[in-house]
Amino acid sequence: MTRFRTAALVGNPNAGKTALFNALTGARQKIANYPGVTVERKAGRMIMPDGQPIELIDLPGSYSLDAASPDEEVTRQVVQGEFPGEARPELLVIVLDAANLEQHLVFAQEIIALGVPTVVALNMVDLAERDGLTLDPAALSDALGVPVVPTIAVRKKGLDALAESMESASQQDLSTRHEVACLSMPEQRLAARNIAKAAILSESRERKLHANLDKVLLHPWLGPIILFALLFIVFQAVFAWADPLIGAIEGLAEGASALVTSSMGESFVRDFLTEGVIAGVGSVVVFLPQIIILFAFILVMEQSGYMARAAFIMDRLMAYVGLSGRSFIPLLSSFACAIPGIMATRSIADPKDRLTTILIAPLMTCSARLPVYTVIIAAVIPSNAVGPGIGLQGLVLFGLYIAGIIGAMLVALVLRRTATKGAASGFIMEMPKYQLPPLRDVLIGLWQRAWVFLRRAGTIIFAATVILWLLLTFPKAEPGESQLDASAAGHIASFMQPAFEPIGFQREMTLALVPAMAAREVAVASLATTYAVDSDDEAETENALRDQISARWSLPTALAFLAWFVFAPQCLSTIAVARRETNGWKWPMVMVGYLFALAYAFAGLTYWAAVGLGL
Ligand SMILES: Nc1nc2c(ncn2[C@@H]2O[C@H](COP(=O)(O)OP(=O)(O)OP(=O)(O)O)[C@@H](O)[C@H]2O)c(=O)[nH]1
Ligand SMILES: [Mg+2]
Repeated sequence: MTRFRTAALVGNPNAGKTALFNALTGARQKIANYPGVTVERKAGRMIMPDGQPIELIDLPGSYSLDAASPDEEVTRQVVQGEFPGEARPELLVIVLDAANLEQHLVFAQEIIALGVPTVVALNMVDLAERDGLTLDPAALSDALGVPVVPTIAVRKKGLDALAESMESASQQDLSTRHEVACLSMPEQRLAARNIAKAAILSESRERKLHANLDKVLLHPWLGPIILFALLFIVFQAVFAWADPLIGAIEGLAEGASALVTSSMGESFVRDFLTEGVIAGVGSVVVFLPQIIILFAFILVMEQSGYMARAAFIMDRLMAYVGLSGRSFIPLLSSFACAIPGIMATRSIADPKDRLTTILIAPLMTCSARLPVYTVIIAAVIPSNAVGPGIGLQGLVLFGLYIAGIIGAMLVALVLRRTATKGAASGFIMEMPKYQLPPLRDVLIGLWQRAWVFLRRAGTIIFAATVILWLLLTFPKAEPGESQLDASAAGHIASFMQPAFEPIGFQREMTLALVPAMAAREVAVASLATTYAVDSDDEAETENALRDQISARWSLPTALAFLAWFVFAPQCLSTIAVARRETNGWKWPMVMVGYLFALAYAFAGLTYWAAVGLGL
């Protein structure tokens, strides 16, 4: 005695509606593990327990009846009987994801309030169980006022019970329904939470802990504060923890230099080893501990499941500048290096979103900038504490990273209104589970980063330093003349100097910018080599670069150099990758142009502001 001829499956995206539809009708509609698979209505024939067929309709997933997208609009029209050429379904089957009851109950309540005979399929109970969640269908049924049947669509479990329940739904007494139509959205959410609570018999401690963690970490304003605080701690640690290790490696380098000096006679080779290899390349290698500490934090955040949450938090903030959370992971990778960052933008579907992300990726402070920042900060910023456990040096480093991020956001804002104009695309992402980061994975990740860094030191940085050392060493100075003035490099620097004089740069700084195009760290190697060649006294050669800078640079000059490196596109490989990923020279040229302009402007502003303040 089937009374119904039509029924429709409704529910949130990814609840398993289509899986259930296929199981009930024998159809083969596409199912997949992400929201938004079904985008139009599909009908099939379902045989009821009494042998009579009914028409079953599979609908696109939806979050509410206030349709936001075209597929949601289809769902709204069908359940409200407004779909052209189709009668309103006589029975609604709400499909709930048992593992995400609270979210799914919001829309379910809205459907129940329509006052149409309704049955609930409590789907994916297998996943809920795996997560340590035991549910009480009877309690849920009491709370909702409609029958609830547990199902596992993909294993065809609970289908008979569901069909029975659909058949007897004709006798449903609609007056026992709880009235929710008049509730506001926050009230509906609260009701959903209470109903979900009542239906949960037991929850494993782990699942509860994870849910509570998310409540705090994804909180609208606590979330961003925690993220910010975490990053702050990271940069404090980069300075505080690495310092002793850097000191130790520096000591080794000085020892090696002294050994070479004392064991070899004065010669070209000896100078090459002390001034080029040890002073130059060595000055970069000492920053290995900092790179490792920075990446230890990043890897732990990734492995623990926190990084996806950070992307979610950032999505809201990035929407203000016309970007989505999708850009977050590429931009985050750019903190290691802009090259993998720019390649990771391939996951961004919207071409304008993607182009914007490519153009701002070099503003994320890559690890190559860390040695430059560190050596200058250590030289000119006192290692005072500005608060309990807060060092001034770490604070300045944090500030430089933030300056890059703010710069990137402002540039994105401008780009999205001009060159890459268009609407921002939405972003929905399933959160991965929390876990203790597996030590092995973290160690492998660290080893890879360390290896990349050391390989750079041994190849590109070494090569650039050797070339520079040769240019600094020849032609040889006449007696009384300084070697820097006489050398080829000195002539190049003097030629460029007028352009950089106005922003407070000294000649050796200007000179350092040239080989630093190969890799930013070379700026450090270049300064170290220049000072080593320039000092006539051997003991001075062995001085740490930090001390040399401290003695030779004024504070405004040092700050200007830092500001330059926040923005300057000093990396040929990044430019090459941008060319490959945008298929042409136009956008890389735009990128290089605006970055150099910003670098020059900010270095100048910083210099003159510092001079004006009497620093
Ligand atoms: N373990 C388990 N997986 C399920 C169950 N039901 C569905 N799935 C899986 O959940 C995912 C989503 O299923 P779909 O049927 O595409 O979900 P949908 O509700 O139609 O999603 P939209 O079409 O996007 O609204 C697929 O990977 C299914 O294999 C279930 O009961 N248990
Ligand atoms: Mg579907």
